[in-house]
Amino acid sequence: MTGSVPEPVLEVASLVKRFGTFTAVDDVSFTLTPGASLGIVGESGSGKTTTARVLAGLEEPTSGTVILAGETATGRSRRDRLRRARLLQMIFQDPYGSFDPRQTIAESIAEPLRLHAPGPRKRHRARVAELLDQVGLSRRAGQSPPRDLSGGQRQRAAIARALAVRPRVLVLDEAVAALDVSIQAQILTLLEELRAGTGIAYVLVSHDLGVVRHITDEVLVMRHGRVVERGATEHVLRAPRHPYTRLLLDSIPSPDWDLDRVARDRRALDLADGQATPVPVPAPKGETTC
Ligand SMILES: Nc1ncnc2c1ncn2[C@@H]1O[C@H](COP(=O)(O)OP(=O)(O)OP(=O)(O)O)[C@@H](O)[C@H]1O
Repeated sequence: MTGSVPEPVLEVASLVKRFGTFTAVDDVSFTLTPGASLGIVGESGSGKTTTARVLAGLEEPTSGTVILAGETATGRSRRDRLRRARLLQMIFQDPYGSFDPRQTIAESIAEPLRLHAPGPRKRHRARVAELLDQVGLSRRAGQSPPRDLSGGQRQRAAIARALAVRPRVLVLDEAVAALDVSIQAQILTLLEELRAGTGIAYVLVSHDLGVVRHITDEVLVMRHGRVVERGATEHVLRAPRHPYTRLLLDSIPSPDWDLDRVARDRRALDLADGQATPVPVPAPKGETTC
């Protein structure tokens, strides 16, 4: 390895996840270097979330490897899970359920510190104050229960809690999908600042190509569990090579939106991989089909 090429922080090779006989993730591979940002896009059911959940250890892979900071990261022991959580954190679309309603936001943010970095309360309090500041939350917000925060504030709090133990990778699963567009922009800007300031790497799962364009350098396009296209985000979104990527782009509402064409292209794609039955050609008038 040459000195100029950074060691990958995350290496995923030939990842497969099956649920019974159904293959949700089919031979997915990628690497992530420190400070990189990788988008995973695709329609609902394409396997994005399952991939993310395997990375975070919430699902066990059927086969394949996940190497995090040089070590295999699919073990189930307590030690393995703690190590993984220290290195990789995940943020979900609506973090509300992951906060204990009886705790203040500051107490929730301090929780991973107690688990991963035992030390005096004073040091934890100082770190929590630093984190609140880093994500743009006031001390007052820190003293509130989660129900008193807006969606955007809660997502900031979830980011603060995820950053508490200084992980190397943040997996964001539709993390801004539930927010208003203006709040989305604020959170995306915050994520960009944090990445620049800390060198953390992102895996960003999203069905929103605008979000992916804004915040990722590279992108994987998934369909039926497989990666159908990959490359520099700007390039893939400007000059897509795979018909499915083109379809995703054509599906974004725009003033010259051609819904008929989108429907035709989807049908052609589905027919090409056996997901649809041919539309019967209507019989000319006067003829019967039986
Ligand atoms: N625990 C499970 N048991 C059975 N099937 C599952 C399970 N989790 C996911 N799947 C299936 O795997 C496929 C991929 O799901 P996944 O959630 O990864 O897709 P996605 O691209 O993230 O879609 P969405 O954006 O809707 O979450 C879907 O067909 C889903 O029904």
